[in-house]
Amino acid sequence: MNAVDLENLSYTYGNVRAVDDITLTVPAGEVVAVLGPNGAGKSTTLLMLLGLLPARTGRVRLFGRTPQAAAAAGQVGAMPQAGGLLPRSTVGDLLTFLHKVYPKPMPVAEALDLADLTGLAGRTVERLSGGQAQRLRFAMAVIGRPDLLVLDEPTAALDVEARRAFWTAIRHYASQGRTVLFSTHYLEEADANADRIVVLDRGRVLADGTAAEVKRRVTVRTVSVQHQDQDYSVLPGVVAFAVKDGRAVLTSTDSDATVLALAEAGLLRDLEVAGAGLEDAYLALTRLEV
Ligand SMILES: Nc1ncnc2c1ncn2[C@@H]1O[C@H](COP(=O)(O)OP(=O)(O)OP(=O)(O)O)[C@@H](O)[C@H]1O
Repeated sequence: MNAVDLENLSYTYGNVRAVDDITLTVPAGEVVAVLGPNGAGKSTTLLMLLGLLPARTGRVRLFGRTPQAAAAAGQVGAMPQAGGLLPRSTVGDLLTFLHKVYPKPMPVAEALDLADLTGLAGRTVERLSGGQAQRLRFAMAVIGRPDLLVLDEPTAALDVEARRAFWTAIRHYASQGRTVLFSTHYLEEADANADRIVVLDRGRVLADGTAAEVKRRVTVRTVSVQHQDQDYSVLPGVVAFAVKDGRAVLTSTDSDATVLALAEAGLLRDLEVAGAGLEDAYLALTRLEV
C-alpha cells in the first residue's frame, strides 16, 4: 500500500503556476524530503496532499483514500509552517483536546516528551518562543499516532540544538514503520534524515532519488583557478561561480569543457578539480531545469 499517490497534480494562483504536473508515489514507511528554493511549490504541494487546497487538475490518494477520508481515520498528522495554535490556550489544553479527538492517540505526557516540552504543559501559547511553538505544532501533529506525518519546513524556527533533538524524535517516530514527508531548504537535513529526496523547482520535480542518486543525476564538479577579472559564467558547463580567497570557484556540469575553455582563454592558473557535494548538484539541477 502506498502512503501517498499524487497523479498529475497542478495548481495555479491567478496566473502563477505553483505546481506543474507533479506525479509522485511514496510507499508506506519511507522518509521523504521535498527540497526546493523559495517559491518552488513545496507548501502548495503539501497543502494539496493534505486536502487543504483543491487540486486544479490531478488526483491525491493517501493510503488509497481521499485526503479527507484518511484524515478522518486518524491516518494523517500535519505540521504547518505557522499558525494552528489557539490563542489563550495552554500547551496541555491543546494536546489534551487533540488526545480526545483521535481514535488511537498517544498519552499527552508521551507527546510532550517527544517534542521536548515536558515542564511547559501549563504555559499559554502566547508565551512560547518561536522554537517552543514549533515543537508544540510537532506534538500536535504526532499525538494521534498518524501513519503519515507531513511537516512543512519543520525546523525553520529552531536553533541548532533544538534541530538536532527534533530530528532524533522524527527518526524515532519513523522507525516504527511510519511514513514521513517533510519540506526543507536545508540540503544537509534532507541528506541526513531522508531515505529519498524529491527536488522541486518552479512547481516541477527536477530529481527524485536517494541523496547519492540526486548527486549522480548531474555530474557536477568544482573547478577552481586563481581569480582574474573575467566573467566565468559564460564558460561552457559553468552553472555558478564565486570568488573565494582569491580563487574563482566554478560549479560545472562539464568540467572537461570548462577546463579546456579556461586553457584557451589563458586562465588556467593553479587548477583544482574536485567532485561537488549535494549542494552543488542541487544548484546545478535548479539552474539547468533538466
Ligand atoms: N496565496 C498565494 N497567492 C498567490 N501566489 C501564491 C500564493 N501562495 C504561493 N504563491 C506562489 O506560488 C508559488 C509556489 O509557492 P509555495 O509557497 O508553494 O512555494 P514553497 O516552495 O513552499 O516556498 P517557501 O520555501 O518560500 O515556503 C510561488 O511563486 C508563490 O509566490
